Amino acid sequence: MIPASGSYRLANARVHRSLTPGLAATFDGDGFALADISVADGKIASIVAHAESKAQADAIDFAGRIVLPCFVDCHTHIDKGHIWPRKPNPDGTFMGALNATGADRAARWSAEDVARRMDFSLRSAYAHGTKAMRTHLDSVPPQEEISWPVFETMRERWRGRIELQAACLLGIEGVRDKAWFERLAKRVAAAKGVLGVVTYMVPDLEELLDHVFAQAIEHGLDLDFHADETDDVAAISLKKIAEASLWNGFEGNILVGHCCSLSRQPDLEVLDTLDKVAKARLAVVSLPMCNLYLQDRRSNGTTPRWRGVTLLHEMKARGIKVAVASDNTRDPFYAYGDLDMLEVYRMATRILHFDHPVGDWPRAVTATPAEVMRLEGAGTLAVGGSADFIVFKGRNWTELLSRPESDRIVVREGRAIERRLPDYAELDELMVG
Ligand SMILES: Nc1ccnc(=O)[nH]1
Repeated sequence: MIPASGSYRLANARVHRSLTPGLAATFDGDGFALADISVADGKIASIVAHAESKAQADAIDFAGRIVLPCFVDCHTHIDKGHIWPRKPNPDGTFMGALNATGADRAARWSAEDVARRMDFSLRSAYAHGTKAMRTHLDSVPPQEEISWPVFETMRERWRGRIELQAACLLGIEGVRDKAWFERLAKRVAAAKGVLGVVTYMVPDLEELLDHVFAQAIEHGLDLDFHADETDDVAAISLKKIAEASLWNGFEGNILVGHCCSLSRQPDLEVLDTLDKVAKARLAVVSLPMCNLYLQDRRSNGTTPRWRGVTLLHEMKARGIKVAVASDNTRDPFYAYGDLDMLEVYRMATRILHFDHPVGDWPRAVTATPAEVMRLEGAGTLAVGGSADFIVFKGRNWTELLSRPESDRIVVREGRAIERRLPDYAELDELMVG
């Protein structure tokens, strides 16, 4: 369907208002309009409202199929991915995940093991249509010395296919060892990475956050937190991060993941936190699939009654940047997943009600995470931008979000890529013993 030349005209593509800045068209109530797109030398040369009369005989007719820009996945853990067969979560709880992962990491995460699983994950994500990804890297000693060089190699190997970023991951208590944390921040800076920690309520949280911000400022790093991944209403580290950002005058980008406890807290507390999050210009990413799996799980055979996600609608209404992302894949934190951002969006639509109206929610898997990751122009379809897009069978939201769209066409720099998912059997030898 897509010519190999990289230069052609497409007619009748269904594009979304939230992802086509500058397109003058009459959009319908779902935010869609039909457009004609010309691609030249791998770039979008023009994108205009579809006009029957002007449709050229040589144009490829998309017949109203939806075309979205390639996805941006801003919160993953591809250093952990796919260890499930050798290290399952015994009871599906957060503590079960932490303990199982810790044991597997200590025993098995050699550079080769991490590299092969990362490559598997990247091939899956690429085949599904992702063009940029941020992964966290477990960075408790001695893993940081193993995983960061692997990341640097992978980033080079994947350049041009997936723009890969990494953030270090450690519990906030790890920051108490100031000398070690400063060395880590230096290592992260050397790799052009992002400084990340997991926050929860420890007595010295404010002091530790100040040290995290000081290191980020000293090394010119953006920040990426895991915060309050719990149903405990007393978990208010999201608010503490916003306060720390304001009083430290931080000017970089901050992305905060999870924030589960917020949706369990009383309204007044929530309002105060959201005001501070907006003022501090934090961006928030929800991980709907992993949160659904881990949160509200009780080991005594009861039924979960809570979805686990945070207050994305209330945040977006305040102008806070919000995204959804994949999080874990086939590891003790989440038994499933394949880094398919269409699946994430489909699940988010159900779990978080990204509908009635759809509004600009499609930005949550494209343009917004691209902004947070400083990837200019990614996640939109615009003149002059790279022709990186996905052609679906679906012609409206109900068609798009009802089937897996396994037969989607992924176009990169104007050319359809070969969409081959790696075979699980490739990892079998890493799973024995
Ligand atoms: N949800 C998660 C929290 C911490 N680490 C992970 O890998 N995943």
